[in-house]
Amino acid sequence: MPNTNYHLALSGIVLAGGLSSRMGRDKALIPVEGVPLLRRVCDVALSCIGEASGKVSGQVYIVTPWPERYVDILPETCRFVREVPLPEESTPHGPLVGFAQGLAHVETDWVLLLACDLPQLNAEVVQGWVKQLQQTRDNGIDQRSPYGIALLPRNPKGWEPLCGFYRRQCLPSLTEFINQGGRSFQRWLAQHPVQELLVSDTRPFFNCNTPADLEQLEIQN
Ligand SMILES: Nc1nc2c(ncn2[C@@H]2O[C@H](COP(=O)(O)OP(=O)(O)OP(=O)(O)O)[C@@H](O)[C@H]2O)c(=O)[nH]1
Ligand SMILES: [Mg+2]
Repeated sequence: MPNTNYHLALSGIVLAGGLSSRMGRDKALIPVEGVPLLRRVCDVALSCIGEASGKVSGQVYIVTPWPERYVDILPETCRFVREVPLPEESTPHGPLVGFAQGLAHVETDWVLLLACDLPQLNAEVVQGWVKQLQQTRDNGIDQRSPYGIALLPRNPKGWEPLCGFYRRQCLPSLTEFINQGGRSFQRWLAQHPVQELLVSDTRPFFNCNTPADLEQLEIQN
């Protein structure tokens, strides 16, 4: 019988180090229904991870070169990872490097990676994904494919890299890819087996990149 009762060790990483150049102002701070986007995403992560979630233990990390911008809008339970430039480069260096710098702090086997610009993400949906991760592991699929590096939703163009689960074990491969100059999630993921996270609704992946996206959101709400 699969054991569905044992503890899941899961951390969260929220990326908030982009330039928001298409939006023209820091997306992380834009209020949606009165709450800054970054805070909304962190609250979703915290609802699945740590004390509030019961059986799932771990930390939620915010990866950004500028923690001081966000310290006042986030709960104290979140931990900041201050991103540093790679040698001979400056920040922002893109989400793949931000993820690698965050992952270096993670102590759990699995991590939930989220972008900060996901206004439609909600706790119920992500808690369902965490259950799927738990079932994958409890059914032994986890052990049978020990080199599967991630459990991610698919979209018509590839994987949804900023909205799913990764194994901490993927850090050496990620570091090597980055050291060779790689900066694309899709290219890195294409080199490894990835399991599909099954989703019934694609709305949670709607990411708010432009003022027009924001307007569309306001019309919907
Ligand atoms: N920590 C970190 N996060 C990043 C970096 N680049 C992008 N991100 C985050 O990755 C997510 C998706 O990025 P985009 O939607 O392209 O956001 P962006 O780079 O701020 O926006 P544009 O400048 O318009 O491309 C967002 O949560 C960004 O904050 C980076 O260099 N470091
Ligand atoms: Mg985006």
